[in-house]
Amino acid sequence: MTQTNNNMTVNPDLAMERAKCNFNVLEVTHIFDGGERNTLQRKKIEDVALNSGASKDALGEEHMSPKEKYENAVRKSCIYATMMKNELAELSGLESFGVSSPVIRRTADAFFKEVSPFLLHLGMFVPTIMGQCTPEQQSYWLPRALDMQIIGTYAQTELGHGTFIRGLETTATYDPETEEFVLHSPTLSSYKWWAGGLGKTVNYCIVVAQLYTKGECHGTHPFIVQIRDEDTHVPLPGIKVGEIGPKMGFNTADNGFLGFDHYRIPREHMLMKNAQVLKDGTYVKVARHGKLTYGTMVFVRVVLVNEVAFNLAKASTIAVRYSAIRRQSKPKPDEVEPQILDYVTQQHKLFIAIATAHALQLCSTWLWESFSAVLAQMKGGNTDTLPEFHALSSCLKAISTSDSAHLIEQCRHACGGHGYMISSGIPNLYNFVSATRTYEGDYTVLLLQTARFLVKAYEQAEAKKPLTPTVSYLAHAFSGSRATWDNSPDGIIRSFQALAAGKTAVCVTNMRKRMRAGLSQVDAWEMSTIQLVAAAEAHCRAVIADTYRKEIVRLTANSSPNVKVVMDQLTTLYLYYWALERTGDLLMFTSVSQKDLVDLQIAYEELLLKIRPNAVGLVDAFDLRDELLHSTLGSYDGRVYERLMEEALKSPMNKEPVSDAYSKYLRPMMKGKL
Ligand SMILES: CCCCC/C=C\C/C=C\C/C=C\CC/C=C/C(=O)SCCNC(=O)CCNC(=O)[C@H](O)C(C)(C)COP(=O)(O)OP(=O)(O)OC[C@H]1O[C@@H](n2cnc3c(N)ncnc32)[C@H](O)[C@@H]1OP(=O)(O)O
Ligand SMILES: Cc1cc2nc3c(=O)[nH]c(=O)nc-3n(C[C@H](O)[C@H](O)[C@H](O)COP(=O)(O)OP(=O)(O)OC[C@H]3O[C@@H](n4cnc5c(N)ncnc54)[C@H](O)[C@@H]3O)c2cc1C
Repeated sequence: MTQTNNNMTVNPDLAMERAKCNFNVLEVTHIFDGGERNTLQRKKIEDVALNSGASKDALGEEHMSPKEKYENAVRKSCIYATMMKNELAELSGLESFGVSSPVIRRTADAFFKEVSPFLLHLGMFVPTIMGQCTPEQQSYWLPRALDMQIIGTYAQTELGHGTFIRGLETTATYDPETEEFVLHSPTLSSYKWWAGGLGKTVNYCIVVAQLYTKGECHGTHPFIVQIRDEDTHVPLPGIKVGEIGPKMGFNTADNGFLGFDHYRIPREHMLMKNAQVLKDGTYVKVARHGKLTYGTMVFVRVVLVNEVAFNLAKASTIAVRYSAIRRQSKPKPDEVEPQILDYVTQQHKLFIAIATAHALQLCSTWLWESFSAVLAQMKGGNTDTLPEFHALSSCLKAISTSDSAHLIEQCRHACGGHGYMISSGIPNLYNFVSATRTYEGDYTVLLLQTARFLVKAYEQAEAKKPLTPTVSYLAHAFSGSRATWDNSPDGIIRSFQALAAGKTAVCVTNMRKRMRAGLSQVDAWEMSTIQLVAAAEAHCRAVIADTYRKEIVRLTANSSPNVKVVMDQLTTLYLYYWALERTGDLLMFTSVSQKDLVDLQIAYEELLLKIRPNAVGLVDAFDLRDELLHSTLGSYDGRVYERLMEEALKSPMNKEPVSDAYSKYLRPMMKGKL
């Protein structure tokens, strides 16, 4: 039975959940958005972009052929890009439309069940022009790129190398006679591979290549390269370009390959903010830090933390709303079947997903602010804070993407069989987010970057030298005693820091032992990498826990009492959950006892029950319009079974009463005539 609410027919279980929520949902929405003003602005943007219905497809994307899907995605990308240039530019209050605005990015998701072929244009091509060009280069390229007169991508990865950038093989050799660079792909493994939009959409790209001048190699540098005619879109002579084929997700992103046959570009097309090649071929290094050409990757790593928090919010909204309307089993024979949300194991699967979406959202804002501060310092020529920021953004990217992918899959498990339907929305979310764990720096590789920093910081702490803020806790690593366990939020955070410090100490000790036993530094490091990854993970969890807790305390200082309570419950749940996931480590590095852990488990289970009545309110507070969710299971009205049937009836397989396969194959086989 359904009931009507604000002109909408709402499933009665969902209506009941909303009636029993005891906090002001809008207040939490404001916290999640970063303030009431941001919520209002977001809603305005969503209204303009989505109310016209331009984001809708006549036929579901999932029923289209790959070619139709791609063309449809280009069609909608063009509609959305035009909206961004016109209506949305002013509303979003951005100087340059779209770039780095999470709201614009989120709203775009209503248009695409997978991704836009323009994602790399806005996500990496434009940011590279902004971050790697001289002012003169910027004034030429940026207006054309922002106005979408040219469309670009970021082609760094090759068939043979993605992680090891220094191992890239594409060459850019300077010819002073003509003042040009000659781009060349000397081997099959040097072909560019993966760049989004490269297959069919873009006419320009940033190419990362080994720079040679005066017979010397100066390492990888970025170049802006035209690959297709600006009018006909035909690939230019010397360019071999195409699409790489079907993938687990990203199937509307036309990821491509690209090879060069002695292809010439003007000298000015090298992006020269950090290094220059003069007309006579002299190489001049401008930047004070050798890794500034990796800047666009750092930017995207920062953006991704926000991106995956948003996608996890979507998955948890779908799974919690569905769990409120779904009834299953009869533990008490005289009572009706309970909502599956009443099962404690279901709460254990889902509430951590909500809490993690909050934790990552708040960390992403904090990370973005730290990034802005680092950029401001670098503008003044000071790169001192870059190593710490690289370590921080690397581990946050790794852990946020990995945790989100895992929890989105857990949300699918929580939805049983129906979660496996494409129309539930969860498979597309998983396929998108699981890729984020790999691209822009693989999980293990980035955690090992953070571990390098941790080991150095540990050695500084050992030598009683000053430490940077995110690793200041390492100063307590030398007290000689195990950290005292205490189950208050601050106590648990201190324990997480003790775990990170303890694991780093174990790594350093083992590496030193191995080196004393005759291993080289490189081999001793390699043998310790399982533990180094674990140390970096522990460090990141301590950072997330500390930031989440501090930010919630700060942001709820003036909130109503019930909002304070529910936000406190969620942060505590996050801390208990991770403490219980790491009991072995806690026993190794803190004074926690078996009894303490048994008590903590009970406290965790009681906390789940306290959060239970507010679960639907908490996901409603993410304020995700149905157009963004693309889900039969997660829509606001909870008409799950009706929507599942409506979607099934749209399947082209249901257009004819008898499939052609019957007369072609089934009948002959069944009649023994095959
Ligand atoms: C509408 C608006 C839209 C907005 C956008 C919205 C959303 C965005 C969402 C999605 C984006 C869209 C799609 C993205 C699709 C994917 C794109 C890509 O994947 S692009 C390719 C990305 N590739 C990588 O990330 C490669 C990973 N590899 C590396 O980063 C490096 O090779 C690696 C592993 C760091 C090693 O580099 P290497 O040069 O070999 O260095 P070393 O290991 O020797 O280290 C030397 C020292 O340098 C330090 N270092 C390394 N990197 C950095 C850095 N980035 N910054 C500062 N410092 C760095 C390193 O720590 C060493 O320091 P010490 O010697 O220890 O002091
Ligand atoms: C959907 C998608 C979109 C992409 N878009 C783009 C794009 O637009 N532009 C672009 O340039 N690239 C793009 N990429 C490529 C992406 O950046 C790389 O795939 C990624 O950086 C990983 O590199 P790899 O593929 O070389 O993996 P590999 O480095 O080969 O990794 C394979 C395995 O080896 C391990 N490994 C590698 N090195 C080490 C090490 N030093 N220590 C320990 N373990 C190691 C990794 O942990 C991993 O388990 C995209 C990739 C995907 C999946």
